[in-house]
Amino acid sequence: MREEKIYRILTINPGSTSTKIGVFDNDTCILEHVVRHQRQELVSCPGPGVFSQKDIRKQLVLEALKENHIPLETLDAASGRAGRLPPMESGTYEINQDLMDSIPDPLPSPALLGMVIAKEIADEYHIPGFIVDPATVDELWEIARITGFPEITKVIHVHCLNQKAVARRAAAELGKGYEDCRFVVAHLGGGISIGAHRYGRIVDGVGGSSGEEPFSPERAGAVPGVLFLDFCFSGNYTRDEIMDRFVRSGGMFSYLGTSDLRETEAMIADGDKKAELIFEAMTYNVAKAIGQMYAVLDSDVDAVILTGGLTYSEHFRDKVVKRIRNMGKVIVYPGEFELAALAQGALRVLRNEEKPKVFRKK
Ligand SMILES: Nc1ncnc2c1ncn2[C@@H]1O[C@H](COP(=O)(O)OP(=O)(O)O)[C@@H](O)[C@H]1O
Ligand SMILES: CCCC(=O)OP(=O)(O)O
Repeated sequence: MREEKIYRILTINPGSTSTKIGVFDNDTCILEHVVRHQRQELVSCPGPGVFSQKDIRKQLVLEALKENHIPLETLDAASGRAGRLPPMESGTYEINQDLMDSIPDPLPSPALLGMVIAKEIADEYHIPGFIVDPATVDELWEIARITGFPEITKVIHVHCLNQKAVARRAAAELGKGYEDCRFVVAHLGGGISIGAHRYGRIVDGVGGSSGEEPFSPERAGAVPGVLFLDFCFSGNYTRDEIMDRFVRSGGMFSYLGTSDLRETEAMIADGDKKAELIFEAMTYNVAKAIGQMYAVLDSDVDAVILTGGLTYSEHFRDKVVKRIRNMGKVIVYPGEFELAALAQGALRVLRNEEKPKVFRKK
């Protein structure tokens, strides 16, 4: 019998409040390491944008490998999360120069640093670097692109990697294929996104600091447009300052001074009424956005799936579930499955089960 080749894959997932690092031998996770950042540590990196957080986060990746006695020379590939790129198809992409040249400047949110760190390590150790299902996987149907402002066409920006990973998992648990299911998926983390998954495609969605989504632990999300116009033109704020509210200093943080839901829960336990209101408002807005995507799917879904770090909180998920309970089955997967999904996407390519997609800049 021929022995199965073991591929060792490094996975890197920079989130808004955390850096998550994984190492997989084929499907088996041999290291999972989560760093929850002190907000001050990240905010002190020079802006505008978050590109300057790259070195801190890369150092954490290298230290995690060293502390766990995993030599970089043993890696067969590096797979990093990708955020705000141009629209593209779902799949695994080998990181090429066209992808690197598409990094926005300033870089608004940290997800893309996964790609950058993976590329640097891949180049140094002469191994392939991959991204899988970036946040801008575009499967929107035409009707979703129309905004009412002909000059502004909607683009998608959701936690596609985790949303598709949990949707596939839920489909398997329901004994069906992802391509046969209709799901609303709510990724509820430091950033929030809600997607309408229709037979294997995310046909509509709000999220990921696009300014359409419910406010999150540190992102402003949807604000009334006309009132916002006055805010923008007040002369009191620069564009970068306003953008910052959408990506790292808005939402729950701007009301309570913390983006850590556990701290908010502690404030509520101490009788803080403002914290209670903001917590309630966050769950209310999440439920409202789930309702939008439920309507997108003709009020006919196999399940509503809740996932992300916020769903570790029983109090948080109970409040959301209470409002959506008549929509049918609700499945909760606390945390996220991004590291495993990054590894599996790379593994399919390394095993020649799938050809890597090639991104070309237009
Ligand atoms: N056990 C927990 N209970 C309550 N909230 C939690 C728990 N673990 C994480 N969180 C909250 O989840 C949010 C981060 O979610 P996560 O999905 O890790 O986001 P990101 O990847 O953007 O950093 C933070 O507000 C954090 O406080
Ligand atoms: C929507 C995906 C990009 C993003 O904003 O991710 P985080 O919320 O993890 O920062």
